[in-house]
Amino acid sequence: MAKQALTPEQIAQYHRDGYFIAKGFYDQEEISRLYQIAIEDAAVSKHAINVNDSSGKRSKLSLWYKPGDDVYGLLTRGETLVNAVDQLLDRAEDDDAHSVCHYHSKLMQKEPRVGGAWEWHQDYGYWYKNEFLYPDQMMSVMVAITDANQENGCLQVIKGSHKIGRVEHGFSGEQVGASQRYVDLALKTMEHVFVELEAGDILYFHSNILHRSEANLSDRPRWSMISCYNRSTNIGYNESSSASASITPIEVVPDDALLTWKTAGLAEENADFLAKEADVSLK
Ligand SMILES: O=C(O)CCC(=O)C(=O)O
Ligand SMILES: [Fe+2]
Repeated sequence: MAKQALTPEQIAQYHRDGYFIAKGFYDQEEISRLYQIAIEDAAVSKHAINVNDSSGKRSKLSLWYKPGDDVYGLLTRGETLVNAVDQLLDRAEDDDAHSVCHYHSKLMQKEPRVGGAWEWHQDYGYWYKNEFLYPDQMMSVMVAITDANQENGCLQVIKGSHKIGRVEHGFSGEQVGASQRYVDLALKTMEHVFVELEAGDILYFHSNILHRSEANLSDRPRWSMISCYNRSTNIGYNESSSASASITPIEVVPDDALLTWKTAGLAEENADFLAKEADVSLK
């Protein structure tokens, strides 16, 4: 079935709440193709980085900058998705071009009983350190590869918290988290929402929304992919590895490329992975 473009209500919801869910954006066939390739992807497992939470549980994530003709790249570059992002991101006054770029994507692997928690943070809390100046020109899209619910550590958000603007971030164990004081203040008036997703659903979220997740205490994996987008007008002055990718407009592919093009996992030489020794918490 053809993918649905955004409705005016969804756009309004994004600006009001800082996020919204598009149910069933990918069908069963698309998600199984993605999952199958992901679990067998040697480059993904080779470049997986362990991220410990404060209780010693660990999640694995693989992060890369260049979206290619691999299965993830075909998804990230899909026409309906990129058009949706284009409608959501703020646009500079003199930007009249196709300016949606891919900053990076990550495959989050929260294994049963092992996968750890993430502290409250804003993604822009990190990206600010990379010296991107415009948070409204940055956002993320989370694709549920497996169901994500309270049992297996789904994402949680503070609804509307993107309107606070950037909050100070500091180290909290091995992770970088938002100031607890501001999280507590936000929670006085804003709703704490558990974003439960079924495989194939996607979550669009603003770079300044406060979010976290719990450990996966269940016996089911929680796998998701998060693609982060930027505009070519928003330069990360302190961003070296992705300097070109994050300001190079995406080469869009038709939606059906995900199923009809010959594809595979990530190509070691093209993807430009975040190195294990680099500080993942700053990404
Ligand atoms: O997958 C999660 O639970 C959260 C990950 C996240 O927010 C991030 O990597 O920035
Ligand atoms: Fe995040």
